[in-house]
Amino acid sequence: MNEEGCVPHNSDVVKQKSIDQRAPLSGEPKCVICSRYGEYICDETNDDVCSLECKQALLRRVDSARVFPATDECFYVRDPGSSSHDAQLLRRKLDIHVQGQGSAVPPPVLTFTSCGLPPKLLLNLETAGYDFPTPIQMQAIPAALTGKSLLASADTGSGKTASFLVPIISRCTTYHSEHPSDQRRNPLAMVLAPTRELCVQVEDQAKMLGKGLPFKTALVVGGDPMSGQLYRIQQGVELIIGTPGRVVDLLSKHTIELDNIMTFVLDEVDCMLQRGFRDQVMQIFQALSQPQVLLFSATISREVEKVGGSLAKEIILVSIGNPNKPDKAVNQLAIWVDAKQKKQKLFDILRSQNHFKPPAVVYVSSRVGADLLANAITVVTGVKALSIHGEKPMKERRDVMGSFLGGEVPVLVSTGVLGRGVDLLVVRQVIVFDMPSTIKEYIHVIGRASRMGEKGTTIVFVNEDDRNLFPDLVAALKSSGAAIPKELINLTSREMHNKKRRVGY
Ligand SMILES: Nc1ncnc2c1ncn2[C@@H]1O[C@H](COP(=O)(O)OP(=O)(O)OP(=O)(O)O)[C@@H](O)[C@H]1O
Repeated sequence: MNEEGCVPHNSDVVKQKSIDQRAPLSGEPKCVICSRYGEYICDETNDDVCSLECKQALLRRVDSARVFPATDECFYVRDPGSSSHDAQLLRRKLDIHVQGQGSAVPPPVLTFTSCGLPPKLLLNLETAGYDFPTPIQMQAIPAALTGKSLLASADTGSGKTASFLVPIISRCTTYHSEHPSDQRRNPLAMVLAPTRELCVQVEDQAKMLGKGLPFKTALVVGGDPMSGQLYRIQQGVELIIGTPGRVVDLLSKHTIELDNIMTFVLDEVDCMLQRGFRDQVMQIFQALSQPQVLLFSATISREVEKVGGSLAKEIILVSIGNPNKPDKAVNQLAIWVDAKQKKQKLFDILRSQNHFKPPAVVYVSSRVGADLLANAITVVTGVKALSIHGEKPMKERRDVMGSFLGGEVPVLVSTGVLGRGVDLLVVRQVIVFDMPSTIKEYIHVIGRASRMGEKGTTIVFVNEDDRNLFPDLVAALKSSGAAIPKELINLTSREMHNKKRRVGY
């Protein structure tokens, strides 16, 4: 095998371009991309290719099919229906893994129409441009429609939100058609998420998908007056979307009928079960009457599996690809920058036509730091920058997001408030100015640079202050094929060596 991963069938030098390759003779293998002589095997797929050019084309095709099945694929891959063998094949092809409840997990679906969804919901999906389900949607939607509880993980930006909203909207519609005389319209589902921005986004998507159906939503987040939120719930809503703190506050001050809640969702579940949120989440959960539990994140640990499992009697685990790894579509460039040089380095990047790819989000670790850095960027480089963090009032946070997403401001400096879940479709570049405290947060943060498998770029500043993360960071960079700064390699191996000595190897 050569460095590029092609295995020559003979000792010839690997052809670079398809055009350099000859036509196949009768009976000879053909390149699966261009049909010239398929001289080499692409070891990642076992398919014949003629050149490095076609190998790259094949890998791109395989990659995009992982995120989103190509239209033509659906003509020859049958919907598995009830055949468990076909379901296994499709799962293997799309890297879908399921665990728990054995054969009781329904097979994945290739189209939204195979899910038995209300026609209006199908129309809304079509209007939203959701022509085919993504792999997580293929498996999670049919599984959640059965009423079973799920713990699901898939890459950042791979469509997890619709994976829980579609079953919720469908089940709420069914509930209303089965209980036509129930006029009370008590909430039937609740979604909790860690930040206001994420709740706003989930609500927007819920409204879009539930349009024209008996499906209303209430947003229960801090920063907006509680009276309006309460009034809306009292008027009758199907879905409450909120941050745990404000929901607890609301429930402790007012009586809200929660007995009808059938589905309880924790988006970004690993964050929601961490200290800080966990007690509030549990308090809310205990006020419900054993609902279906849907838990979603791009990063899930054993601990989360354990705690999540304790919320439901039986839980199905669904994962796509390798959980807890950075999204492959995100190109990571790690640069070693001493703490004192970070600002200057950032200014250099923002001034460089080659390196600055606006709109860009710069992630920092402190609120004051976010304000100061945004100001410094504007003054020193002339590039307009704004900041966003948890201490700003909701109205200002909305305005800042509006200016950034509307293209008026090319740089947004953010703390973790935009680190998870938020779908920043316009963003082309993420700059990690301060490393987050865990590698999981890092995976979420860099995930903002890519949605639905679109290529995105991240620049990551690393230095000795991030020592705790070195081994995990090296693994994350390696798994994505990114270059590792030599300082990071040297210090990581020294660190590992010292650790071994400390434990007496
Ligand atoms: N089936 C689909 N077809 C086309 N676009 C889709 C589909 N499902 C979701 N999307 C779009 O893909 C983008 C990413 O989806 P979403 O925000 O749900 O990702 P996510 O997996 O929740 O990401 P994160 O882990 O970062 O929260 C959104 O813009 C969404 O509208």
